[in-house]
Amino acid sequence: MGDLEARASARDLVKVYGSGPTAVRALDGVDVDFARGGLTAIMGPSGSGKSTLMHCMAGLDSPTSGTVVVDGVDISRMSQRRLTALRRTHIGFVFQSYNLVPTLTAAENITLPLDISRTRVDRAWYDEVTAAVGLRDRLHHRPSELSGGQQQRVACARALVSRPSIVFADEPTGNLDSRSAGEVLAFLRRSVDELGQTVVMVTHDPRAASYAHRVVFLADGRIVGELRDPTQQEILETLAGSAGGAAGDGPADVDVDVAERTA
Ligand SMILES: Nc1ncnc2c1ncn2[C@@H]1O[C@H](COP(=O)(O)OP(=O)(O)OP(=O)(O)O)[C@@H](O)[C@H]1O
Repeated sequence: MGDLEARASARDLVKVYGSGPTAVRALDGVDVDFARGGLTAIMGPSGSGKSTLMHCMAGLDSPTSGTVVVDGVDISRMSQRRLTALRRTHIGFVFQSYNLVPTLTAAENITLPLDISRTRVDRAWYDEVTAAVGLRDRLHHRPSELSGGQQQRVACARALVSRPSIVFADEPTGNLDSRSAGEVLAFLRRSVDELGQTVVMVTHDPRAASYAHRVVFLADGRIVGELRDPTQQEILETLAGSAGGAAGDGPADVDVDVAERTA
């Protein structure tokens, strides 16, 4: 897959936090392409650099060296002002904690980014997104009147309403029970398969990652593996392999680890 197909790419991406003896090399030379029309999951142990990679690729954090290209534009050395404008129009975000405005209805939350940037709402697209996310009968409810899963689906619709080039989701199902998580993940997958969007999500949960077309594994700030159209079992086995190393930890150890993190 060449660069032309990629919505977002990183080349030799390095991010160092701090300096001197306490410096942390959170990203240590990452090369990755996120293809148009794909749902990609990023997995790896705690501290492996998943959030840092996502933040650098979304223009929320600046790399120490290397380049990030989003939709054909090199954002690695862009000014804050241009970055803010680019994020508004080209990048969607979904956070673990929904981040909805409590005093606004679901509908108002969904169109808020467009209202702030005084961009006209494309009604046909809005209808398509809200139908696909299964929220049509909840659009006039406030967040407190919605379940966690419904609130996260509102947040997903908000991320998609501007038809961004790419959506980044940081542990989008981290706060949800498995049924609600399934609904959010099914929607993210549908937004790719049926609405042609491009989504990258960080997750600790092999079940969540199994919804992806592709899973990229990070360890110590480097990409150490990837799977295409993986089953949950294949993901568990790969995590066990990269976590075990010479010590040879088995899948059972990873299971416990995952259960602790997702509890
Ligand atoms: N703002 C920061 N200042 C200093 N060090 C940081 C900062 N952000 C992250 N780090 C360090 O960079 C490394 C990678 O962190 P990052 O949050 O990207 O990992 P992660 O894989 O997302 O972890 P988790 O799964 O626990 O969220 C860690 O060692 C972390 O302590």
